[in-house]
Amino acid sequence: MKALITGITGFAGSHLAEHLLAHQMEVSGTVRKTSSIKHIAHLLPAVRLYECELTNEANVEKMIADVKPDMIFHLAAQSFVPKSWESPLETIYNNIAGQIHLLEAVRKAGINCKLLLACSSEEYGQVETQDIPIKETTPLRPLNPYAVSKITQNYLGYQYFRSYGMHIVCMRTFNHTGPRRGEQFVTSNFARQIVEIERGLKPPILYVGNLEAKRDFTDVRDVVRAYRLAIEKCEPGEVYNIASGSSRAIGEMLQTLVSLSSSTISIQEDPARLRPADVPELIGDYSKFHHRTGWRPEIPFEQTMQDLLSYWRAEFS
Ligand SMILES: C[C@H]1O[C@H](OP(=O)(O)OP(=O)(O)OC[C@H]2O[C@@H](n3cnc4c(=O)[nH]c(N)nc43)[C@H](O)[C@@H]2O)[C@@H](O)[C@@H](O)C1=O
Repeated sequence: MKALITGITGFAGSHLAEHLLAHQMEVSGTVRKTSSIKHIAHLLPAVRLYECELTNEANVEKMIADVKPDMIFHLAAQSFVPKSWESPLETIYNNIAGQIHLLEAVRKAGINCKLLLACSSEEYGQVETQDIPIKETTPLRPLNPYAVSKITQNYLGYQYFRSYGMHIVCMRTFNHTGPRRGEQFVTSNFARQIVEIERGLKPPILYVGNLEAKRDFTDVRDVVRAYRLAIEKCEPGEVYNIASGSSRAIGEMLQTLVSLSSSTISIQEDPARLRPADVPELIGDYSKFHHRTGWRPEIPFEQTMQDLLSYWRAEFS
């Protein structure tokens, strides 16, 4: 089976490539001119890379015609919420144009290809207490442009399924983390700061934003296993939550990380890290996906935090 991963050089993309190779799939992926291939260098030449800008229609059509994938995992996106406030149009444009080009290229090529769309728990946005744990039927009340872009990707997937009968499944993935997580995201940002403090590279002050928000974290390695099962077993046209089913405050997550270090660290709020609006609490109900595939998360949160710190310690060794 030929799998194509958009965003293969990124965090989830690189873990997914490893997972699919371990399941005897042929793996290809799209890279941008500006992408670093650091996270997948160890997988070359087993994975095939295609230079392709998803916002360039001709690029995408040519890539799909060349690869003729049996399945596509569409992960590439502008995924950092704060950037979506700074550049709302760029976020919406990148995320929507890229996906439309992909859907159109597959449709026009007339190939039998399953698609998985990586959407997001951010689509739920302002969740009311009675909505927790969040089911796929919970109303969508987006709080940032990124969330709007993901709702649009989600509904485009539904529309192409209905209009053309394409096999498209949509995952509303809650926060996920682990080794290689981009340093702008909270878990990696804090882990990196801790390691910099351990190495004496910065004073022992760790800068934070809103520590009150609660997030439902899953290990990236559990998430990519879910993605493979989803494309194999899920019903097209449907949307599925991928979550752990519990949440913790960002402050608790920080305490876990700090407890795994022997350094003495003081915490300081950096007002620049606060957002115009922050989703207060996300807890996902993943029972729909569990009933379909048998999946449940396996890696304990403390292990994920330990592995994330080990990743940053290795980066600074
Ligand atoms: C599911 C969803 O998951 C991710 O979106 P996110 O939840 O915005 O992720 P994050 O790691 O940037 O923030 C998590 C929380 O942590 C708070 N927070 C406190 N202090 C800092 C801080 O210093 N940095 C950051 N980044 N956040 C901080 C921040 O205010 C927020 O409440 C993306 O993968 C997105 O693509 C996606 O789809």
